[in-house]
Amino acid sequence: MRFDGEISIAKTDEDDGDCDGEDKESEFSLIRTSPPSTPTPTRLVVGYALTLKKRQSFLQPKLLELARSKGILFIPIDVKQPLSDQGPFDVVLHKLTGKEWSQTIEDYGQKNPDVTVLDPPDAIEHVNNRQSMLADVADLKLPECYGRVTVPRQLVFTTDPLSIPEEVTKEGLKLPLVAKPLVVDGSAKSHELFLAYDKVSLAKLEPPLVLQEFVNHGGVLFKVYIIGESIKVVRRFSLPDVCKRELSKIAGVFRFPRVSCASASADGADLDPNVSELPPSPLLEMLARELRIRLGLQLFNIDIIREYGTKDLYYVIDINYFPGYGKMPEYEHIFTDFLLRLEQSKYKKVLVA
Ligand SMILES: Nc1ncnc2c1ncn2[C@@H]1O[C@H](COP(=O)(O)OP(=O)(O)OP(=O)(O)O)[C@@H](O)[C@H]1O
Ligand SMILES: O=P(O)(O)O[C@H]1[C@H](OP(=O)(O)O)[C@@H](OP(=O)(O)O)[C@@H](O)[C@@H](O)[C@@H]1OP(=O)(O)O
Ligand SMILES: [Mg+2]
Ligand SMILES: [Mg+2]
Repeated sequence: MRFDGEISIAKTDEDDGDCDGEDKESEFSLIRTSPPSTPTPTRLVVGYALTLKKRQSFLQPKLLELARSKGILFIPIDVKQPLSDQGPFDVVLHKLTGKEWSQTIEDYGQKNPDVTVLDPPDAIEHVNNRQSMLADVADLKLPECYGRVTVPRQLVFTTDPLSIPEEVTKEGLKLPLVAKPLVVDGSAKSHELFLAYDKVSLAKLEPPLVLQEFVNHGGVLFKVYIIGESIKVVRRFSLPDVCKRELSKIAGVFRFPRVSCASASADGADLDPNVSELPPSPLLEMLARELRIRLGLQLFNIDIIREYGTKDLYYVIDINYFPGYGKMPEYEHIFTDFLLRLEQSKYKKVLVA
């Protein structure tokens, strides 16, 4: 794609820089944990099928050790062998791409209704498409006592890029626009985003993509991590606001880096309180609960921004399946508690039946 340059954002020392979505086998290192003095009986066996990048970021020693002390065992799934020959598992945790894997996990779930599959492949596919991912948010009718939650206006383009400028004019989409690949497939390319300042330059973009109105929000984004019924919100740095003057002076489409992905959070930064104030907890709880049910997912996060100059107008701009929990404070406790609750609810079901 021809584009007009890159928007660079200063990197801090704390950035882990590992947001490129690519596996690096050479960097693989064994995760070693020390054996506990008295072995805890196994209560739950969790089979996992994860990319190397995900294994490294998620299966940290602090998670594995805590899990083992609670009787939870993590076992790798060999994707080259039939799933039914492995285990038995109580839970299957997975984040791999491809139709073949989706089919495998779908079949396995149907044949093994007692195994909790986190999460169902069709629900994952739904949020991996940037059009369908926000449709459920747009349909929500949440009470507005704690603020309003909506999504930015967006259009989808699947074919002819030359028709984009005219279509954008016809639909009255306002500049600047964020161009995002339509499908998120875990690749670095699916996270390659552009900011477009003028309509003519939009013809340079490569469909399939969504064009989303950019919402000024003071450069801070709220990442809401969801693990079953638990939620945790962190502040992250985001793209700076675009003022009218800048918009009138600049033309072109500019690629920008994964600005909100770095583990360096904006939590400790000296920020304008109007910008940094977290959204009210009851609002986030309501939103997370509704989306968990509608999306049929237990493991995801939501990126929310608050429109600059408003007190309570929120936009959901992104939803991610099984995000980088390794960057979430206390994730090892929240995740292991979640797994044990799954086991308890299964046990209760058996008692009732
Ligand atoms: N509509 C918007 N208005 C303002 N800023 C936006 C908008 N959409 C995206 N951004 C900015 O671009 C960043 C990346 O966008 P988005 O989260 O949609 O991409 P992604 O590739 O799915 O990222 P992630 O790493 O969270 O999966 C956001 O964190 C935010 O800083
Ligand atoms: O690896 P990280 O810790 O950066 O986690 C990122 C995760 O990558 P991984 O699944 O390969 O781990 C991404 O998944 P894909 O869309 O690329 O599939 C996506 O969910 C990001 O939103 C996560 O960043 P976060 O939202 O938590 O900041
Ligand atoms: Mg995002
Ligand atoms: Mg995303």
